[in-house]
Amino acid sequence: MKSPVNVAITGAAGQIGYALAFRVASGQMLGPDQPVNLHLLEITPALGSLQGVVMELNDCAFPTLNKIVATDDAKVAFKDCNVALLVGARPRGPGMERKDLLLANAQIFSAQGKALDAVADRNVRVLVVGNPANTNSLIAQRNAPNLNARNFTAMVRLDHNRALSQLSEKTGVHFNNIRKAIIWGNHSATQYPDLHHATVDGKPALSLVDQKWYAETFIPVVQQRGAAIIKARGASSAASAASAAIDHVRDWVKGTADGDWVSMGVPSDGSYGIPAGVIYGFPVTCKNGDYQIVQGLSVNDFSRQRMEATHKELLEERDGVKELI
Ligand SMILES: NC(=O)c1ccc[n+]([C@@H]2O[C@H](COP(=O)([O-])OP(=O)(O)OC[C@H]3O[C@@H](n4cnc5c(N)ncnc54)[C@H](O)[C@@H]3O)[C@@H](O)[C@H]2O)c1
Ligand SMILES: O=C(O)C[C@H](O)C(=O)O
Repeated sequence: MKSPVNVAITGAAGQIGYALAFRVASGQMLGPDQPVNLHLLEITPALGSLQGVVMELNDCAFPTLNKIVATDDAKVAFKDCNVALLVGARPRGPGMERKDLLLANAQIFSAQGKALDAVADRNVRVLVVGNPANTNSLIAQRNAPNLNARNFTAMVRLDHNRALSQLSEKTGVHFNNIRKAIIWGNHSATQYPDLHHATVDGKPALSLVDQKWYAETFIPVVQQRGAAIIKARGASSAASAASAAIDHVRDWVKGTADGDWVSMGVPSDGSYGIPAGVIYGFPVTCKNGDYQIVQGLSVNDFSRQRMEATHKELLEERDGVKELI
């Protein structure tokens, strides 16, 4: 039997947390042969509700769930954690942009970066889901100077999956046969969903759809999907966000499929002219528990303009939280 992996989930009694905890506990993230200890963090007033989540988790009798720690103390939740899923933060409501959450949520990520730095496993893999995810990830990273900076990532996988879903609907081809979509940049309305390298049943995606649909329907629909869900549900996406978080960490730890890549928000190494350090959505492949940014892709003027626009927004967000990083 493998020894358990410690997985911390913040905001565990919230919408996403409630979907995520059960999927992690049941082995859908790290595999059916990998026991997990769940470390669940909530704010003090939500501890009662968190206790209900713990009761339900126990009642599932998952073979892969070894132990649960439920706490309102970040240093207890992050103690020796190997994977940290930073979900706990305020979601936006109708009419807000994700960056409107910046000041409301930034303090959470500076405090949690410090707590991770103090007590987490030195190779902890961090996924920030709480919005604005890229900038919150940067804040956590900058507050954790003793951890591996590469391991601070942000979630653009939901956008990636949304791109697959839109292209599948348009072409009538199942997502399983669509490869190499890319989400560049910020998890926001400036993200750039790029189909120039994508294939559908082995054919170039852009040879199957017209440019007008790509530029005027596909791109804005993917960029605005979060707002469309808030409008339809009256609450921000939760099960699909939890599912994307599972996909992100599973692929990072267990590897991406041959001949494909996924999109992850990761610290730039200067690839594609994006200055080093910015946490930016890139196409990546994963192997042996590590990720690599896919190199050598051609970038035309259409793409370059959009990649720069989303980078510019990230710089503006960073300027807004200067004192925390
Ligand atoms: N990156 C993405 O693709 C993506 C997708 C969907 C939602 N989100 C974001 O995820 C975040 C959570 O969304 P939700 O719908 O689960 O919200 P929610 O309000 O249902 O749950 C958030 C939970 O976090 C808890 N919380 C607040 N501050 C905390 C702290 N300091 N420590 C621990 N827990 C804390 C709250 O008590 C609450 O239970 C939001 O910021 C939302 O915008 C991101
Ligand atoms: O859009 C939001 O505010 C929630 C989330 O980031 C999403 O993309 O669904």
